[in-house]
Amino acid sequence: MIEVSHLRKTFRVAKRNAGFSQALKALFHREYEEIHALDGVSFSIGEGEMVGYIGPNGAGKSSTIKVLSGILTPDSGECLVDGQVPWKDRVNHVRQIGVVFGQRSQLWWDVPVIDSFELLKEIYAVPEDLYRKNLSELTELLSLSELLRTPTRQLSLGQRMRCEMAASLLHSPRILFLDEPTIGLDAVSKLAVRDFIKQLNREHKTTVILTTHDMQDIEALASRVLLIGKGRILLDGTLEDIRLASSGDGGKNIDETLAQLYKQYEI
Ligand SMILES: Nc1ncnc2c1ncn2[C@@H]1O[C@H](COP(=O)(O)OP(=O)(O)OP(=O)(O)O)[C@@H](O)[C@H]1O
Repeated sequence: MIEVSHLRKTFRVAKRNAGFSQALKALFHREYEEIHALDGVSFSIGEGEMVGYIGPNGAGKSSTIKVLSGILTPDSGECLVDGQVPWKDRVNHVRQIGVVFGQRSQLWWDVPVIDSFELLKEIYAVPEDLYRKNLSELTELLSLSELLRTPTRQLSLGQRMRCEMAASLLHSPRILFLDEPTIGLDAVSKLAVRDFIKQLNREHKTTVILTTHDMQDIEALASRVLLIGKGRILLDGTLEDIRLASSGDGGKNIDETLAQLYKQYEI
């Protein structure tokens, strides 16, 4: 379903030193540095799998999700998602995928949620009967009925995240990319989002890739984990493999295990 091989993406960013004189100097002589966000990433994911994509800040997780969803074009490497190259076949590609970025909204800020849903229906050209069916199923599963008439800006983070989930699924995508979907949520909202993702995967066989720093998300959802650091895949296995790879793991909780592993890999 998803085949990624040797993906590379380098960003060239201007170096900035502190201070007025340095800023003035930079006006005439700008220095750049290269950041290897993706440094040869390869993996494959089968239909219906639920995979956790983890790694420290700046490891390359969001960059990978952006490439997979067609937002970012890599410098080199190959990527096929459901037989299509994301950044080339964008129109067909977006019909197959749903994307939720926990830190960004796909809903229009000032209009009621239902208006955003209607707009997405038009954008994705979702047939009316499919839209009605999905809307009623998602409204029920995510308890949205009280929220649909509310403008997005008036929603709490937890309420908005449930609406974001629904928005990403109105067109019945076969693959769902979730970038930190539980960030900032309270315990009840986190459980609701996790339960929903589990049910979606179980009943619709939706393939899910989930990036998160919350290891309870991973424990609850992902039977397989990909660990990325400094733009490279360092481990592909189960949570148990993560524990085994972390040296001296006796009695550590999962966050301590992971911190130890990051130290071992120097990432
Ligand atoms: N548009 C950009 N321009 C310059 N550098 C970028 C850009 N996007 C990402 N980077 C850099 O690429 C590296 C990987 O970033 P990315 O957002 O993929 O990491 P991440 O694993 O998602 O991190 P986090 O857990 O903090 O969200 C970082 O060093 C980041 O600063």
